[in-house]
Amino acid sequence: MTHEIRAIFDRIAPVYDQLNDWLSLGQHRIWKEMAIKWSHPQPGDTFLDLCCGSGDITLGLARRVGATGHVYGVDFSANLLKMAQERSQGNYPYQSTITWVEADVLNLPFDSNQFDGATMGYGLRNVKDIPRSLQELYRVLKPSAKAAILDFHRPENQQLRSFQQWYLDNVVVPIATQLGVKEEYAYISPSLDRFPGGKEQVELAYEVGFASATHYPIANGMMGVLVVSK
Ligand SMILES: C/C(=C\Cc1cc(O)c2ccccc2c1O)CCC[C@H](C)CCC[C@H](C)CCCC(C)C
Ligand SMILES: C[S@@+](CC[C@H](N)C(=O)[O-])C[C@H]1O[C@@H](n2cnc3c(N)ncnc32)[C@H](O)[C@@H]1O
Repeated sequence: MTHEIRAIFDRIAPVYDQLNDWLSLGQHRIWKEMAIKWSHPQPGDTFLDLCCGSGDITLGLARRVGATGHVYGVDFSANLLKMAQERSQGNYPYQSTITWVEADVLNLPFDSNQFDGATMGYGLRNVKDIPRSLQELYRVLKPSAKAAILDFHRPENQQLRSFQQWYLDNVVVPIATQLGVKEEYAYISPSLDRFPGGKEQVELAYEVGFASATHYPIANGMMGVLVVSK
């Protein structure tokens, strides 16, 4: 499964940012800013952005920790990471404050208790072992540090659930098809079916040892941000 997921994101890398803007009507930037805000980055902090992709959240964190802070963007898609690196090059202060790391978030190349905070945007739903991913996140956070985990999920409201599926079937996949990535975007629907809802995400967070865990539904309940603290 790991290779399949990595291959999906390596293939969609050239159109990823554009499709996110088109398909969310630009809203994904707001949803990501919410996750950044709720992770409470402070000037001088050392932060971690897991499953960083093309770096939207990583760059937002770098703006907040400033030139005295540092952000590590971690992803196993070489193609998306290359896009992230290209976006940050030449843009002060990103060069000095961001390190891009090609790695599997299920086996982070960092010592324990390293980070003042972390984010994970649309990544948890794509890993093959959710509890393992939460365990690794817990391990590398400093005591009392927070993390904000943003992702889609199936809304509890049946009408919204139907709208979400209609939108995926009649907007997302047809537009992705025009750009030659139909199968890659068709993957979203089954990934949602197997992804836990907010209540279960909170339970999983407590099971790996987080001291607090709260799930905040956003985008009319079609997305959510799980905020945890160690
Ligand atoms: C940034 C967004 C999605 C990231 C994303 C996550 C994945 O797991 C993928 C898997 C495979 C291919 C691509 C992705 C991927 O891009 C959110 C914006 C893009 C969404 C595809 C748009 C879907 C939005 C909601 C279902 C409905 C919003 C309706 C509203 C009227 C905008
Ligand atoms: C939908 S993208 C999200 C990218 C970015 N966070 C954003 O908000 O746009 C999911 C990302 O998770 C990465 N990913 C999935 N599983 C991973 C894993 N086990 N280790 C590292 N990266 C992973 C993919 O390569 C992809 O870049």
